[in-house]
Amino acid sequence: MDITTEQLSAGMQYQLQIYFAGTQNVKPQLPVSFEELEQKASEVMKPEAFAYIAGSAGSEITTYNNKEAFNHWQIIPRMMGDVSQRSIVIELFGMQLPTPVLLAPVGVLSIAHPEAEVAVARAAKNLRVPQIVSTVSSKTIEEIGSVHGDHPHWFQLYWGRNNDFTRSIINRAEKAGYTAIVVTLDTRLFAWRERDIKNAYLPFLYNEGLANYFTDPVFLAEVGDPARNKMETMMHFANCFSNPSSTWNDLAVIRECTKLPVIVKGIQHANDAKKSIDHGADGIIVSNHGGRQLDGAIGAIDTLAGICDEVSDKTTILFDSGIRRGADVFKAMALGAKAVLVGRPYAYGLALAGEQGVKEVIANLLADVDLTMGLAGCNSWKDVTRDKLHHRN
Ligand SMILES: Cc1cc2nc3c(=O)[nH]c(=O)nc-3n(C[C@H](O)[C@H](O)[C@H](O)COP(=O)(O)O)c2cc1C
Ligand SMILES: O=C(O)C(=O)c1ccccc1
Repeated sequence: MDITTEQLSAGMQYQLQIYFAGTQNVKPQLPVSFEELEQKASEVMKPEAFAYIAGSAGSEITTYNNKEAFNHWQIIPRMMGDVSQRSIVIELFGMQLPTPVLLAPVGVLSIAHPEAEVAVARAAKNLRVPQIVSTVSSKTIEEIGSVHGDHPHWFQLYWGRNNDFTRSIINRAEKAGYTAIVVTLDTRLFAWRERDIKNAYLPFLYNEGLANYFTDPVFLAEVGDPARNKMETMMHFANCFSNPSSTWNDLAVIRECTKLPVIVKGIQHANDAKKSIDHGADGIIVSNHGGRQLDGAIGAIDTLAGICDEVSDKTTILFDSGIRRGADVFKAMALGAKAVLVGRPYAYGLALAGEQGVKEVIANLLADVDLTMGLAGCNSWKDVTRDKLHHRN
């Protein structure tokens, strides 16, 4: 049933559509709340795969802090403005996008669903939401890129010691139509993740997430047949994956390989944001990797305001880590983000119902974003300003 009666708000139309679709069994009924979605995913996934996705570093307090920190910021709604003509469109790197949401790079998605990033790409294209594809994707960047065609898709680089591999994979991403390079800085050391240690589970030891390495001419020229000597292959992977000795000056290597916008991911301090700009980055993603890297860290949203105060006039700032609902998106945008990324929610949608599951999870979030904007008394992101928030000490 398609309800388009003009008198109904978009939110009401959406709710009615979901209600009628649900009663007619038209689409899978995934839980609407993140907490129930996560619970349901835990019931259907292989335990070690679920633990990998849900888990975080150490005591997992950073992930707790990510969630809790959103409560430090409270929305102050305004009444009786005309909010019937709302728009959640944004402009990002010269591109008009219908919503402020992007799909965060999440590697090894075949542990959630056999169609992995390809199913995510179909859902993203359908929703007109950009996908950021990880270096450790389960499908090749070419296969995923071909689903997108002209629809925006960005490539996330894991940047190791092997500059020839870095140049090769960026070159492949450019050829496959990716329009920005996201360089993740917070994973130069792979974190202490207790659930995975307990399960003795690291996906790449089972060849999950190595599709791009095993199809890369530089990697293959160095390794030969990846199946020949597993230990040697893993050492080459580790060398291409990370480099804990790299410093800001090394960003020049990436800056020199591409004319695409370079966006650094994992910034938590204003001085690091400034360094990124000084070393040629076109944008930053304020993020703590969803709490998966440093245990005991500050909730990511609590670092956003200070970073925006220092550099929002000099660069484009995106945010992730803990976005679950419309109010979270509103708060990040009010603090100064130009867009947000979502990670685990769509991975659970994928695990539960493939492409359709990703679509449903993100469509729900977007409906919630639109309603939150209207209920707060705003018509567009220009109205979503710091003074709409109260900071609770
Ligand atoms: C299973 C999993 C795999 C991830 N893989 C990557 C990755 O390959 N590259 C990357 O930059 N970030 C990766 N991330 C981090 C996300 O991009 C993002 O920062 C994080 O999930 C955001 O937090 P959220 O899950 O609370 O939304 C991964 C996150 C998860 C949960
Ligand atoms: O698990 C992660 O957070 C992540 O970024 C990653 C890194 C290497 C392989 C798979 C995922």
